[in-house]
Amino acid sequence: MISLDFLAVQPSQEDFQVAIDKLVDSCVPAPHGRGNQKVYDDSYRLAKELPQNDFSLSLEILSEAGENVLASISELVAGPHHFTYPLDPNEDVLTLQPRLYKLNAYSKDGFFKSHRDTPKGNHHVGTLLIGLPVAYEGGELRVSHAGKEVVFDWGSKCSEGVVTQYNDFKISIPWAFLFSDVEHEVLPVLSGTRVTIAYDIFMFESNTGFMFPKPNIEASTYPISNQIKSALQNPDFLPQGATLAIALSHAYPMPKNEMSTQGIARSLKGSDVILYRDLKSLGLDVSLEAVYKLDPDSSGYEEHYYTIPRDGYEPVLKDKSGRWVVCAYYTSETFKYRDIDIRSDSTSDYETILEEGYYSFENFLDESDGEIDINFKPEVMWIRRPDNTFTQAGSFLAHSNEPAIGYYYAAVTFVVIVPPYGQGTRRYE
Ligand SMILES: O=C(O)CCC(=O)C(=O)O
Ligand SMILES: [Fe+2]
Repeated sequence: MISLDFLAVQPSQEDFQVAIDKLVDSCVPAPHGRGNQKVYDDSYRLAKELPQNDFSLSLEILSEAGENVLASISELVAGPHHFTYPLDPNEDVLTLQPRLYKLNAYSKDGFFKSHRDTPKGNHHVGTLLIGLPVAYEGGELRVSHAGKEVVFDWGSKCSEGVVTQYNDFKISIPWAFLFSDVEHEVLPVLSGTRVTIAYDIFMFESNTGFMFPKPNIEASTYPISNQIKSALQNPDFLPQGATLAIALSHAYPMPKNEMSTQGIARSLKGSDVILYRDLKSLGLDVSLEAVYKLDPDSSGYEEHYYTIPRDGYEPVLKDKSGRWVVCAYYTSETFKYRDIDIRSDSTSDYETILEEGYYSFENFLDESDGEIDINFKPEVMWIRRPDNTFTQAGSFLAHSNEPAIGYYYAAVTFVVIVPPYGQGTRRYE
């Protein structure tokens, strides 16, 4: 058992380096997950690690970081239940719990190629990485999600004086929190040693752990909700009302044989929380539904549902591209479903999905001489499709940080009922 107590006694920079070297000597080669296998492949990950049982570290490093790391994370992950303030004393309180996971050490040339961390259950929200305040070159943490990329260069930040500050007791410990579906990689270390401590962050309904403060993210900074708000006020927008589907922007881990989205409502991440709160505040009826990708290559009806638990659930909406089904949580003995076609709605930028029996859209157009029958009512309008979250679901199985353990990512969509203009929340007088 290695102790990291040297972190708390403000050693000189030389002593600090000696302690780090000793630490790295105690580490073992680090594996990663490929499918459900644990593999050692130094073309994918060249690093060493200490499993959490082999070292000791108090939680204090989290507050040593100069700011309350958990408080910052909680602002990102706070679920919709937090939005009633003051909290209902009868309601369970949501809390964050960090669990020490492991220590990662990368010597010169060490790296970890792009991957996502394996979800560890419904309550797992992500990984907290804390860097030891030691200078090194290279070894940047590159994080990408939804087409955006952030690079954390902790090694040079430390070279610029964090370590010196450390000796003046002004320690600043770099950290990053990654939602569990976020892709990340560690670029090769050019010199020195990069050491990180990883915590798994869980969210529970309980009164222990770290309680959420009120999130301070401004709803109006989130563009999609502004668009919906002005659209609702426009009498030309869906005058007869419609059902909108807006895919969440993050993927969420779900147990393989369960499809309840209830847990997800309580663990919405970042911008998804804002959108949920906003849709609710517009007085709209919002539910969360799981979306599954169909395998376009499988022939045979049932085989399409390769990710869908077969028993007790029925997909109720499917789009014509054959790529997605939206599943509602309800059971039925008979397995009945509707094919739904897509066309581009020329009067708006949104794609409209039309119900159209068992015809493909092409067949339908042929038979109707290219005219769209106005009796076909829009069934679901996709405001945002779940492409991005599915891409993530796909590669998660191939490369992750641990073998898969019975959880996978599914895309989830908000299903929003928009009433006809002049009714319900769209009555303005
Ligand atoms: O050391 C790091 O910064 C990243 C480690 C990591 O991604 C992992 O252990 O899954
Ligand atoms: Fe990772």
